[in-house]
Amino acid sequence: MTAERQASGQADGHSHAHGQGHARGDAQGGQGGQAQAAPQQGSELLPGVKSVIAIASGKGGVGKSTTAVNLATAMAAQNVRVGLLDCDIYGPSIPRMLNLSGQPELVGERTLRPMANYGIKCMSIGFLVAEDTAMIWRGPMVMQALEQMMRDVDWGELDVLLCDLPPGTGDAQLTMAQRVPLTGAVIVSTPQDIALLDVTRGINMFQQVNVPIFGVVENMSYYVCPECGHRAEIFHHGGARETARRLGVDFLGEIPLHLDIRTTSDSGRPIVVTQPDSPHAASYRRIAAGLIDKATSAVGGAGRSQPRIVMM
Ligand SMILES: Nc1ncnc2c1ncn2[C@@H]1O[C@H](COP(=O)(O)OP(=O)(O)OP(=O)(O)O)[C@@H](O)[C@H]1O
Repeated sequence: MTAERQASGQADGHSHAHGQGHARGDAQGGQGGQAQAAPQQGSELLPGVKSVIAIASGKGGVGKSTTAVNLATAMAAQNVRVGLLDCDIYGPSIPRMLNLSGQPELVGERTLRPMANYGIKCMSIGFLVAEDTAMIWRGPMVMQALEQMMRDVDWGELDVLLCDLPPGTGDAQLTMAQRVPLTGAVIVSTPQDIALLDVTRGINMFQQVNVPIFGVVENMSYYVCPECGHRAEIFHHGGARETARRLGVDFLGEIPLHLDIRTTSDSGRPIVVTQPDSPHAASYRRIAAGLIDKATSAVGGAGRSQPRIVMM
């Protein structure tokens, strides 16, 4: 099925949409209980970026970074100007997943040019420290690094900046949710009960700082044998959909547990790019299109240039 939607609108290109419309909560997201300063306006930190979407998870290892990378490539393939900010200061994995290495170029005195591959602009602390370096920064340094990766990077004009947050719902994540000028958040979960409990925590965290929940993605939803195509629901398929329904948030889609998703992701060749005709790539594209819709309406689509979405 191919449904094509081209939103009308003029080519303004300078709309600073995020940061408008959400009065952030007063959550004390401080490291070690320190009070945090009020979040900066998005337009100051990311002046050319129309919308900022957090990709988050209540617990580690559920495939959040894999999902972020494949959604970003799906958006880029649909002519959306997209960036990916790796906010996982302690365990940055995005450079490897995007097959990026080396150091970003300095432009001017203190501005870094983002690295880019597959049509995605990317910044990660992983470009600035060796991959096997243990990051032992304390909270305030992490927040400073994060702000620099927004403010001191030449992101240019972007329709969407995806932010891969560190897993979990602790102080650091809460502070990030408050400091990054988010338009909305996506929670990635696997379907088993223990992960779903963390979905609730993740949703609560964003609600505390008044960030709209765009919805939940169920990753590793079911297993498909690459040899025979047999499907097995090893993690209790459908749990995330049910949890989303119970919590009154949207369910964005499901991605199976599949060997090709792991091998392509871990080798820096995202499946959306290398196997665009696979059903998995189609699932990522569908979720990406839904997110673009949500981001566009969250920032007030009227009168803005809007990305061209092709649903496959
Ligand atoms: N749908 C999937 N099918 C198969 N493997 C997957 C899938 N999603 C993720 N993986 C694999 O699972 C592992 C963990 O994925 P990933 O690093 O994206 O998780 P994460 O939630 O970002 O982890 P962290 O908590 O460390 O940030 C990786 O090896 C990745 O390739």
